[in-house]
Amino acid sequence: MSPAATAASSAPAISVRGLTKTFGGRRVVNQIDLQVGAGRIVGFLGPNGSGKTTTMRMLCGLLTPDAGEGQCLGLDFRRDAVQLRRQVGYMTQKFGLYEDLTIRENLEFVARLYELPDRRTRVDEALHRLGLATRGGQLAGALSGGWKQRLALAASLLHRPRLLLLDEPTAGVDPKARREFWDQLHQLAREGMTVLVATHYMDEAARCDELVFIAYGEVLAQGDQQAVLSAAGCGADEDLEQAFVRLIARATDNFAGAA
Ligand SMILES: Nc1ncnc2c1ncn2[C@@H]1O[C@H](COP(=O)(O)OP(=O)(O)OP(=O)(O)O)[C@@H](O)[C@H]1O
Repeated sequence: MSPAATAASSAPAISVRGLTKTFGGRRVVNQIDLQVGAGRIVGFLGPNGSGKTTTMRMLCGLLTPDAGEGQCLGLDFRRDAVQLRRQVGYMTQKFGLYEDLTIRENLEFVARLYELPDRRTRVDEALHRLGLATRGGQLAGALSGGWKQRLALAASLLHRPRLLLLDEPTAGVDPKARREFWDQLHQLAREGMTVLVATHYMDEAARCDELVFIAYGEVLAQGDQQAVLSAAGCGADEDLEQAFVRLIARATDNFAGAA
Protein backbone atom coordinates (compact mmCIF):
# COMPACT_ATOMS: atom_id res chain seq x y z
CA MET A 1 0.00 0.00 0.00
CA SER A 2 1.32 3.47 -0.84
CA PRO A 3 2.13 5.88 2.02
CA ALA A 4 -0.71 8.13 0.80
CA ALA A 5 -3.17 5.23 0.87
CA THR A 6 -1.96 4.25 4.34
CA ALA A 7 -2.44 7.81 5.57
CA ALA A 8 -5.91 7.94 4.04
CA SER A 9 -7.02 4.65 5.56
CA SER A 10 -5.76 5.61 9.02
CA ALA A 11 -7.57 8.97 8.92
CA PRO A 12 -10.71 9.06 11.06
CA ALA A 13 -13.94 8.31 9.21
CA ILE A 14 -15.79 10.80 11.42
CA SER A 15 -14.20 13.80 13.08
CA VAL A 16 -16.68 16.46 14.17
CA ARG A 17 -16.71 19.08 16.92
CA GLY A 18 -19.43 21.10 18.55
CA LEU A 19 -22.35 19.39 16.81
CA THR A 20 -25.49 21.18 17.98
CA LYS A 21 -29.19 21.07 17.07
CA THR A 22 -32.16 22.86 18.59
CA PHE A 23 -35.81 21.99 17.94
CA GLY A 24 -38.46 24.48 19.04
CA GLY A 25 -36.11 26.22 21.47
CA ARG A 26 -34.94 22.91 23.02
CA ARG A 27 -31.34 21.92 22.45
CA VAL A 28 -31.46 18.18 21.72
CA VAL A 29 -27.83 17.84 20.60
CA ASN A 30 -25.44 20.00 22.55
CA GLN A 31 -21.82 20.47 21.52
CA ILE A 32 -21.10 16.84 20.64
CA ASP A 33 -17.55 15.94 19.63
CA LEU A 34 -17.15 12.64 17.85
CA GLN A 35 -14.09 10.81 16.55
CA VAL A 36 -14.55 7.48 14.82
CA GLY A 37 -11.59 5.64 13.33
CA ALA A 38 -11.90 4.07 9.89
CA GLY A 39 -12.91 0.42 10.01
CA ARG A 40 -14.18 0.62 13.60
CA ILE A 41 -17.56 -0.44 14.92
CA VAL A 42 -18.74 2.20 17.35
CA GLY A 43 -21.83 1.74 19.51
CA PHE A 44 -23.97 4.78 20.13
CA LEU A 45 -25.88 4.43 23.39
CA GLY A 46 -28.25 6.63 25.31
CA PRO A 47 -31.79 6.73 26.67
CA ASN A 48 -34.81 7.36 24.43
CA GLY A 49 -34.79 10.93 23.20
CA SER A 50 -31.13 11.57 24.07
CA GLY A 51 -30.25 12.76 20.54
CA LYS A 52 -28.79 9.69 18.79
CA THR A 53 -31.01 9.81 15.69
CA THR A 54 -30.64 13.58 15.41
CA THR A 55 -26.85 13.24 15.56
CA MET A 56 -26.80 10.54 12.89
CA ARG A 57 -29.09 12.51 10.60
CA MET A 58 -26.72 15.48 10.83
CA LEU A 59 -23.68 13.31 10.17
CA CYS A 60 -25.09 11.97 6.93
CA GLY A 61 -26.28 15.34 5.70
CA LEU A 62 -30.03 14.73 6.11
CA LEU A 63 -30.40 17.41 8.76
CA THR A 64 -28.63 20.75 8.92
CA PRO A 65 -26.88 21.38 12.24
CA ASP A 66 -27.17 24.74 14.00
CA ALA A 67 -23.46 24.58 14.83
CA GLY A 68 -20.54 22.25 14.48
CA GLU A 69 -17.71 21.59 12.12
CA GLY A 70 -15.65 18.71 10.90
CA GLN A 71 -15.35 15.95 8.39
CA CYS A 72 -16.90 12.62 7.51
CA LEU A 73 -14.91 10.45 5.09
CA GLY A 74 -12.63 13.41 4.43
CA LEU A 75 -15.55 15.59 3.31
CA ASP A 76 -16.83 18.67 5.10
CA PHE A 77 -20.03 17.22 6.54
CA ARG A 78 -21.91 20.52 6.12
CA ARG A 79 -20.57 21.91 2.86
CA ASP A 80 -20.23 18.57 1.03
CA ALA A 81 -23.47 17.01 2.30
CA VAL A 82 -24.63 15.90 -1.15
CA GLN A 83 -21.36 14.14 -1.96
CA LEU A 84 -21.29 12.64 1.51
CA ARG A 85 -24.74 11.09 1.16
CA ARG A 86 -23.40 9.08 -1.78
CA GLN A 87 -20.78 7.47 0.46
CA VAL A 88 -22.85 6.84 3.56
CA GLY A 89 -25.32 4.04 4.13
CA TYR A 90 -28.07 5.02 6.55
CA MET A 91 -30.49 2.51 8.02
CA THR A 92 -33.39 4.02 9.92
CA GLN A 93 -35.26 2.54 12.88
CA LYS A 94 -38.36 1.72 10.85
CA PHE A 95 -38.41 -0.70 7.91
CA GLY A 96 -38.54 1.73 5.00
CA LEU A 97 -38.92 -0.65 2.06
CA TYR A 98 -42.02 -1.74 0.17
CA GLU A 99 -43.80 -4.71 1.70
CA ASP A 100 -45.73 -5.43 -1.50
CA LEU A 101 -42.56 -5.70 -3.61
CA THR A 102 -40.25 -8.71 -3.64
CA ILE A 103 -36.80 -8.58 -2.11
CA ARG A 104 -35.21 -8.23 -5.55
CA GLU A 105 -37.69 -5.56 -6.66
CA ASN A 106 -37.01 -3.55 -3.53
CA LEU A 107 -33.27 -3.67 -4.12
CA GLU A 108 -33.69 -2.80 -7.81
CA PHE A 109 -35.84 0.16 -6.80
CA VAL A 110 -33.18 1.46 -4.39
CA ALA A 111 -30.46 0.89 -7.03
CA ARG A 112 -32.50 3.03 -9.44
CA LEU A 113 -32.90 5.77 -6.82
CA TYR A 114 -29.12 5.89 -6.49
CA GLU A 115 -28.82 5.86 -10.29
CA LEU A 116 -26.29 3.03 -10.01
CA PRO A 117 -24.70 2.13 -13.33
CA ASP A 118 -24.50 -1.67 -12.98
CA ARG A 119 -27.75 -2.27 -11.15
CA ARG A 120 -28.13 -5.99 -11.79
CA THR A 121 -24.60 -6.76 -10.54
CA ARG A 122 -25.08 -4.60 -7.46
CA VAL A 123 -28.40 -6.25 -6.59
CA ASP A 124 -26.99 -9.76 -7.12
CA GLU A 125 -23.97 -8.83 -4.99
CA ALA A 126 -26.19 -7.56 -2.16
CA LEU A 127 -28.49 -10.60 -2.33
CA HIS A 128 -25.54 -12.93 -2.17
CA ARG A 129 -23.73 -11.07 0.61
CA LEU A 130 -26.73 -11.05 2.92
CA GLY A 131 -27.72 -14.65 2.21
CA LEU A 132 -30.85 -13.52 0.37
CA ALA A 133 -30.01 -15.04 -3.02
CA THR A 134 -32.57 -17.84 -2.79
CA ARG A 135 -35.27 -15.51 -1.47
CA GLY A 136 -35.13 -12.84 -4.17
CA GLY A 137 -38.70 -13.56 -5.32
CA GLN A 138 -40.22 -13.44 -1.83
CA LEU A 139 -42.41 -10.50 -0.87
CA ALA A 140 -40.70 -8.23 1.63
CA GLY A 141 -43.92 -8.08 3.66
CA ALA A 142 -43.80 -11.85 4.21
CA LEU A 143 -40.35 -11.76 5.83
CA SER A 144 -39.70 -12.15 9.55
CA GLY A 145 -38.29 -9.15 11.44
CA GLY A 146 -34.74 -10.50 11.23
CA TRP A 147 -34.89 -11.03 7.45
CA LYS A 148 -36.44 -7.60 6.95
CA GLN A 149 -33.50 -6.05 8.75
CA ARG A 150 -31.12 -8.01 6.57
CA LEU A 151 -32.90 -6.72 3.50
CA ALA A 152 -32.69 -3.16 4.83
CA LEU A 153 -28.96 -3.64 5.42
CA ALA A 154 -28.56 -5.01 1.89
CA ALA A 155 -30.35 -1.92 0.54
CA SER A 156 -28.10 0.41 2.51
CA LEU A 157 -25.02 -1.31 1.02
CA LEU A 158 -26.05 -1.18 -2.65
CA HIS A 159 -24.16 2.01 -3.43
CA ARG A 160 -21.04 0.58 -1.73
CA PRO A 161 -20.77 3.14 1.06
CA ARG A 162 -17.65 3.51 3.22
CA LEU A 163 -19.54 4.50 6.34
CA LEU A 164 -22.69 2.90 7.77
CA LEU A 165 -24.94 4.77 10.18
CA LEU A 166 -27.36 2.28 11.68
CA ASP A 167 -30.17 3.46 13.92
CA GLU A 168 -31.29 0.62 16.18
CA PRO A 169 -31.08 -1.84 13.30
CA THR A 170 -32.07 -4.89 15.34
CA ALA A 171 -34.86 -3.47 17.50
CA GLY A 172 -37.42 -6.22 18.08
CA VAL A 173 -35.33 -8.86 16.30
CA ASP A 174 -34.77 -12.26 17.96
CA PRO A 175 -31.34 -13.07 19.50
CA LYS A 176 -30.25 -15.51 16.75
CA ALA A 177 -31.06 -13.06 13.95
CA ARG A 178 -29.40 -10.25 15.91
CA ARG A 179 -26.25 -12.34 16.26
CA GLU A 180 -26.21 -13.07 12.52
CA PHE A 181 -26.76 -9.40 11.75
CA TRP A 182 -23.78 -8.53 13.94
CA ASP A 183 -21.64 -11.19 12.27
CA GLN A 184 -22.39 -9.33 9.03
CA LEU A 185 -21.32 -6.02 10.58
CA HIS A 186 -18.03 -7.53 11.73
CA GLN A 187 -17.41 -8.96 8.27
CA LEU A 188 -18.06 -5.53 6.75
CA ALA A 189 -15.69 -3.89 9.25
CA ARG A 190 -12.98 -6.42 8.36
CA GLU A 191 -13.37 -5.23 4.78
CA GLY A 192 -12.82 -1.63 5.88
CA MET A 193 -16.34 -0.37 6.56
CA THR A 194 -16.80 2.08 9.43
CA VAL A 195 -19.98 1.54 11.44
CA LEU A 196 -21.71 3.85 13.89
CA VAL A 197 -24.62 1.92 15.37
CA ALA A 198 -27.25 3.10 17.83
CA THR A 199 -28.47 0.33 20.09
CA HIS A 200 -30.23 -0.25 23.39
CA TYR A 201 -28.88 -3.81 23.65
CA MET A 202 -25.90 -4.21 25.95
CA ASP A 203 -24.84 -7.52 24.35
CA GLU A 204 -24.49 -5.58 21.09
CA ALA A 205 -22.57 -2.81 22.86
CA ALA A 206 -20.15 -5.47 24.05
CA ARG A 207 -19.47 -6.44 20.42
CA CYS A 208 -18.37 -2.89 19.49
CA ASP A 209 -14.76 -1.70 19.30
CA GLU A 210 -15.71 1.54 21.02
CA LEU A 211 -18.73 3.11 22.66
CA VAL A 212 -20.19 6.58 22.87
CA PHE A 213 -22.70 7.13 25.68
CA ILE A 214 -24.93 10.19 25.44
CA ALA A 215 -27.79 11.72 27.44
CA TYR A 216 -29.53 15.08 27.20
CA GLY A 217 -27.72 15.61 23.91
CA GLU A 218 -24.26 15.45 25.49
CA VAL A 219 -21.49 12.85 25.47
CA LEU A 220 -21.12 11.24 28.91
CA ALA A 221 -18.36 8.74 28.14
CA GLN A 222 -16.45 7.56 25.11
CA GLY A 223 -13.87 4.87 24.43
CA ASP A 224 -13.50 1.12 24.67
CA GLN A 225 -15.52 -0.89 27.20
CA GLN A 226 -12.90 -0.51 29.91
CA ALA A 227 -12.73 3.26 29.44
CA VAL A 228 -16.52 3.53 29.71
CA LEU A 229 -16.65 1.31 32.81
CA SER A 230 -13.94 3.47 34.42
CA ALA A 231 -15.69 6.71 33.46
CA ALA A 232 -18.84 5.39 35.14
CA GLY A 233 -16.85 4.45 38.25
CA CYS A 234 -17.74 0.77 37.88
CA GLY A 235 -15.97 -1.94 39.85
CA ALA A 236 -14.46 -5.12 38.40
CA ASP A 237 -17.71 -7.07 38.91
CA GLU A 238 -19.91 -4.51 37.14
CA ASP A 239 -20.95 -4.53 33.51
CA LEU A 240 -21.97 -2.13 30.75
CA GLU A 241 -25.59 -2.11 31.86
CA GLN A 242 -24.53 -0.90 35.29
CA ALA A 243 -22.25 1.67 33.65
CA PHE A 244 -25.19 2.88 31.56
CA VAL A 245 -27.46 3.24 34.62
CA ARG A 246 -24.79 5.09 36.60
CA LEU A 247 -23.88 7.46 33.80
CA ILE A 248 -27.51 8.33 33.14
CA ALA A 249 -28.24 8.83 36.85
CA ARG A 250 -25.26 11.18 37.14
CA ALA A 251 -26.29 13.09 34.01
CA THR A 252 -29.86 13.38 35.30
CA ASP A 253 -28.61 14.82 38.61
CA ASN A 254 -26.41 17.32 36.76
CA PHE A 255 -29.18 18.19 34.37
CA ALA A 256 -31.71 18.72 37.18
CA GLY A 257 -29.10 20.76 39.10
CA ALA A 258 -28.42 22.97 36.10
CA ALA A 259 -32.11 23.45 35.21
N1 LIG B 1 -37.92 17.04 13.73
C1 LIG B 1 -38.06 17.21 15.05
N2 LIG B 1 -38.78 18.23 15.56
C2 LIG B 1 -38.91 18.42 16.88
N3 LIG B 1 -38.33 17.64 17.82
C3 LIG B 1 -37.60 16.60 17.38
C4 LIG B 1 -37.42 16.33 15.98
N4 LIG B 1 -36.63 15.23 15.86
C5 LIG B 1 -36.34 14.83 17.10
N5 LIG B 1 -36.91 15.65 18.02
C6 LIG B 1 -36.78 15.56 19.48
O1 LIG B 1 -35.40 15.56 19.78
C7 LIG B 1 -35.13 14.71 20.89
C8 LIG B 1 -34.04 13.74 20.49
O2 LIG B 1 -34.61 12.80 19.59
P1 LIG B 1 -33.79 11.65 18.90
O3 LIG B 1 -34.73 10.92 18.00
O4 LIG B 1 -32.56 12.21 18.30
O5 LIG B 1 -33.39 10.73 20.13
P2 LIG B 1 -32.86 9.23 20.18
O6 LIG B 1 -31.73 9.22 21.16
O7 LIG B 1 -32.58 8.73 18.81
O8 LIG B 1 -34.10 8.45 20.81
P3 LIG B 1 -34.57 6.90 20.65
O9 LIG B 1 -33.59 6.05 21.40
O10 LIG B 1 -35.92 6.90 21.28
O11 LIG B 1 -34.61 6.60 19.20
C9 LIG B 1 -36.44 14.04 21.26
O12 LIG B 1 -37.01 14.73 22.36
C10 LIG B 1 -37.29 14.22 20.02
O13 LIG B 1 -38.66 14.30 20.35
